[in-house]
Amino acid sequence: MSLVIGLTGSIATGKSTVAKMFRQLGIPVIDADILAREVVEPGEDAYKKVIETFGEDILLDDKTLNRKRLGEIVFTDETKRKQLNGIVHPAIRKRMLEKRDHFIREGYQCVVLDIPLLFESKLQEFVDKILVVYADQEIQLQRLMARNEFSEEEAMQRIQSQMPVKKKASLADAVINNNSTKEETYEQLRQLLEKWQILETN
Ligand SMILES: CC(C)(COP(=O)(O)OP(=O)(O)OC[C@H]1O[C@@H](n2cnc3c(N)ncnc32)[C@H](O)[C@@H]1O)[C@@H](O)C(=O)NCCC(=O)NCCS
Ligand SMILES: Nc1ncnc2c1ncn2[C@@H]1O[C@H](COP(=O)(O)OP(=O)(O)OP(=O)(O)O)[C@@H](O)[C@H]1O
Repeated sequence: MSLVIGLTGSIATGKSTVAKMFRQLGIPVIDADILAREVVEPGEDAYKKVIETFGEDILLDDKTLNRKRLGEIVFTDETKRKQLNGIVHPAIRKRMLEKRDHFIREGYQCVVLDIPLLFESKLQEFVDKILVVYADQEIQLQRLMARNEFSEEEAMQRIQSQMPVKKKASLADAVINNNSTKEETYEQLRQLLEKWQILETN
């Protein structure tokens, strides 16, 4: 029996940071953001649909998607964001479930699905336990602005395009508080995985 953990949170609350810790423990992580990039590579069905919907202007000179431009469009216009989600989410979901089943067949005791929009896209049924990485909004905002060099307005638009992380935390099986240092976050993860009997207790 394997345990499938859905790892979620809001933008820049620390999912990738915790995902890296899972990998260091030898636990495979499937990253929805990476799959979201793969499904819009030139030649893919979703790539063609994105161009049909957003026009050739959304391409860079090398014919790949201009992600910065697309981000500016979809994070300021909810209708456009829903259109993009409608194109890419089914393709992401299909690849994610194929990868999940592959790791289960390989005999891994635990598999992690790192999905920013797990609740928004109603993917709860595809995982056994939901782990939310939480950070207070002020810390989230500062980290997002620093990481992406966004203005406060750009960062807030992205934060507000998702369910508030407090609400996600209230719906989770477990919450890791990532307000403090990465070391403290790792300690919370270690204790949780001991509780869930993924790691042996010392
Ligand atoms: C709009 C795009 C091109 C911007 O690309 P960019 O390289 O700037 O951002 P990146 O993909 O690394 O996403 C960064 C973070 O933004 C948030 N985010 C991305 N897409 C969305 C969305 N549709 N709604 C809400 N939040 C989102 C997530 O927290 C994600 O981790 C890209 O985010 C995209 O294709 N989004 C649609 C696919 C999607 O929903 N991905 C996220 C979960 S699968
Ligand atoms: N405990 C921490 N202390 C200091 N900085 C941190 C901590 N956790 C994460 N960060 C930094 O905050 C930023 C956001 O973290 P991370 O990329 O892990 O978030 P995320 O939830 O995966 O974001 P996204 O939804 O965009 O994929 C990164 O630059 C990361 O290095």
